[in-house]
Amino acid sequence: MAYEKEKEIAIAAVTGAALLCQEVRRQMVPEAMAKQDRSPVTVADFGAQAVVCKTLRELFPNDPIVAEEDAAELKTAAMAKPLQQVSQYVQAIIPEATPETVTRWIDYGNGSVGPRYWTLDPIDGTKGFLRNDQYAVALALVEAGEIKVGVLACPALTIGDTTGILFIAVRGAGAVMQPLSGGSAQSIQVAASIDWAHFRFVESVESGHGNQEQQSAIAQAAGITADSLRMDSQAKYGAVAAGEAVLYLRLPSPKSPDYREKIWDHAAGVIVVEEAGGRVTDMTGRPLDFSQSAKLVNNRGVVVSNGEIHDKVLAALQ
Ligand SMILES: Nc1ncnc2c1ncn2[C@@H]1O[C@H](COP(=O)(O)O)[C@@H](O)[C@H]1OP(=O)(O)O
Ligand SMILES: [Mg+2]
Ligand SMILES: [Mg+2]
Ligand SMILES: [Mg+2]
Repeated sequence: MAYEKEKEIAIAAVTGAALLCQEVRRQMVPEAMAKQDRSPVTVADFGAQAVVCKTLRELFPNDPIVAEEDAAELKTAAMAKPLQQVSQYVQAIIPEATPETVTRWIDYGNGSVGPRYWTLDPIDGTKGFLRNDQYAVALALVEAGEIKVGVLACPALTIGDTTGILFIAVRGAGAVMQPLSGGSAQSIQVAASIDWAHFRFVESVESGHGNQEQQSAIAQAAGITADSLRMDSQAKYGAVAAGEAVLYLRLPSPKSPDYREKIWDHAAGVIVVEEAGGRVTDMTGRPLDFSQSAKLVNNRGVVVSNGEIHDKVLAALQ
């Protein structure tokens, strides 16, 4: 099958990173360090990025990686203690890790969007991670602007009897989920609109990451009467792909109308939903454009659906 090696390496890398995140949550109350944009980052974000970037670089030395974090601040004297912690957590996954190698591995993620690149969010939903809610490790491979492979770990997500889900998709080959702790893969499909129990929508917990008022108005216009499920991170894409909800709305927040979505916040989730039979566009109906830069400069808002209700949602947005 095409992209077999990429898929296997991505699964190994993301699983290692997710284990690291779970260990951090088990062993300490992760503290938020503030980045320059005032958004939070933790030792787990840095550690997860080191694990994934090190694994990818070894197997695909020529592929750029466009990842959320970078190690510049972590290298400063004031950060010696958190760096030591990052290094210890990475060591549990990759024994040769030291503070020096770990910062180098993190900075492998400073690559640029090009004809073929990986994009990584080592922890998507850091605020959810800190609140003990949902978060995800999200990795995707993009070629010529088209997402080819996506692997999305959701360690806190429960579907059926399983908590800790790994979503995997390869372009043209469908999407599966499997227990993060190991076990067999199961093919996934979005829910049909007649599936009333799942005819509901998902949105962010953080009100500043969307427009909750408009989101509920649009969902209602599409015939959804149930309350939204609020969850952090790309776990929302997983919920739509696995048929737990039929719609995910992320409309520009009135508080940050000029915010542009980042590629790592969407790429893995998009291919998982598309390969599960769903549809993803921006709020004007355009496909998300992953060919430009780390930001989705050509898109505003994101609409993720089971496909069936997509045009109705777009019409309500016009
Ligand atoms: N104004 C905003 N609008 C939409 N998304 C945002 C905004 N500010 C931050 N984000 C991003 O939302 C993501 C989390 O989404 P969710 O609320 O669905 O879990 C984070 O990756 C975060 O990026 P960042 O990590 O740069 O803060
Ligand atoms: Mg994110
Ligand atoms: Mg992140
Ligand atoms: Mg962040």
